[in-house]
Amino acid sequence: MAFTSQSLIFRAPASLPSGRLAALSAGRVALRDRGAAFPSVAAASTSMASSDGDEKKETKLWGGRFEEGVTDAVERFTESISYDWQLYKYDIMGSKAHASMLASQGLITAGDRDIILEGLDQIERLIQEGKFEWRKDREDVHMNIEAALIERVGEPAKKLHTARSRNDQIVTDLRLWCRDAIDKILIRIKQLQVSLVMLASKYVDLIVPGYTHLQRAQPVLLPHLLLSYVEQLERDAGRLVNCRERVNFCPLGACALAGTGLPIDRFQTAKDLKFTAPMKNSIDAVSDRDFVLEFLAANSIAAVHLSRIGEEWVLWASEEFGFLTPSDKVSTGSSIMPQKKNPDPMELVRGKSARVVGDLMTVLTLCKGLPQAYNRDLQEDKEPLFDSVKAILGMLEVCTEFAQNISFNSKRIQSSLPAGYLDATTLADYLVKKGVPFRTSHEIVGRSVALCVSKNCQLAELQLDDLKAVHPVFEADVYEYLGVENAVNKFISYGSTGSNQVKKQLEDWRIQLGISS
Ligand SMILES: N/C(=N\CCC[C@H](N)C(=O)O)N[C@@H](CC(=O)O)C(=O)O
Repeated sequence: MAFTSQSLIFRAPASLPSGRLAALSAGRVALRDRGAAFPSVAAASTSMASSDGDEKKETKLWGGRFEEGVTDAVERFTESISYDWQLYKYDIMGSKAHASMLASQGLITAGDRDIILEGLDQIERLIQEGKFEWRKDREDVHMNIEAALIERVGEPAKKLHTARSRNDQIVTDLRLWCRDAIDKILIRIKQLQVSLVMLASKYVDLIVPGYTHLQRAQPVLLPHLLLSYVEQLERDAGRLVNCRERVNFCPLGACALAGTGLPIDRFQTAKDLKFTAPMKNSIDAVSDRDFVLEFLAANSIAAVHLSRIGEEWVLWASEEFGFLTPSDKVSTGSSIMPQKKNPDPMELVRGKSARVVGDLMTVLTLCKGLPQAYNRDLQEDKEPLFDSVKAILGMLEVCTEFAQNISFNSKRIQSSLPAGYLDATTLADYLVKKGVPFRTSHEIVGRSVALCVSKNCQLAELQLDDLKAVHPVFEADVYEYLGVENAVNKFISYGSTGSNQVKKQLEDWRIQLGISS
């Protein structure tokens, strides 16, 4: 965010034909900053030129009872425009729905409504073109837009805040913002799922060591491992979909906290803004940020999942594992060690998960001591929310690109498979099939492994006589269970790493995600 100390963009017109559409085309916009990337925010001490040329502080929209203006420090400390300008689209959307409802209810005229709607459209265009100057002395996105509207169209704009407070306005903006943010995240989750399924499809038969405690445990098919990420992402998406359902209720019309004595139609605004329904309790509507918490919690769980993928892939890309190679497109180098190729994107996925979890902690802590109803503390919900969404979108995007730009080193993986007695549990199952109780078979296989350790060989390399010396139950068919290929082929349970199971699940995911064969 670039902050500039600039004089006013909107100058008070000498004679504003208030309430006239003609005022809309007056073009009273002086351009000082055309920076496209970041909107400029005028300094808190911005003053307004009066018609006779004297400089005096602009009266706040809430300034009627005040004799003095706030100090510069208070102005700087309390403003939120430096970040909540990002809500402008939703603020304008809400204002348009509100103005239309006020007109349908006869609280403003159709003419006033049209002037307000046209003025809001113009302001939105100015913002999109980077020509709108955000002013810190106007505190937040709501006051900036309302004050600018009053300057542009005069009296009709002064009616817009009828039966509305910033308390219901901010939370309406926020719910609309969250709804869109969730939709964007859902798209990115699906893109990552598709990339993982495509990656899995390239390695249908590749066996990799499965780990528990980061020690070699049992052999698994690589697609089985990759599909485990896909499943986790599906639940992440499900949590967001559920959260979206609860986000999608409309607080507008709750006003400050108590509703209004004016005959508004909250069902109309809710419908107009594509909410499921208006929120039932006006105090609840402006007080709670549980929808933000739920969203941040869902993001945090997704971020932890992504972090774990990041950790696994960073490990696997190491010389010690050597199981995967990221392409140059997703790797970075060292300023001092010429040989280095670092998997930085995935390290940063792991790293950024910390801020996503931190964002949740911030808002949880923010909310825990608040009495009903609105408290200004709640202004502090926005930065963590924006931060969390930005981080998770970036993490998903980079994981997707990583998945599209890595290759698994089949030869290296295969040559490593004999280590770690990955087939030991399959051998125990063999004995169970021979009628040996599992605890006993565990003991027998344990002794067989000990024999291998003493002979420095694999289970499959033991002679039948050696095995029979451990326990006479072993027969020649034992070799159908030994070795990682045999071991993997023996898995048959639903959801297991058995080839048939994995192939079926891979196919199911391809269909579910719309990936053509
Ligand atoms: N100051 C205030 N709400 C500001 C809400 C917007 C704020 N920038 C935020 O992000 O929470 N509440 C007033 C009502 C109002 O300004 O509409 C009150 O309850 O006294």
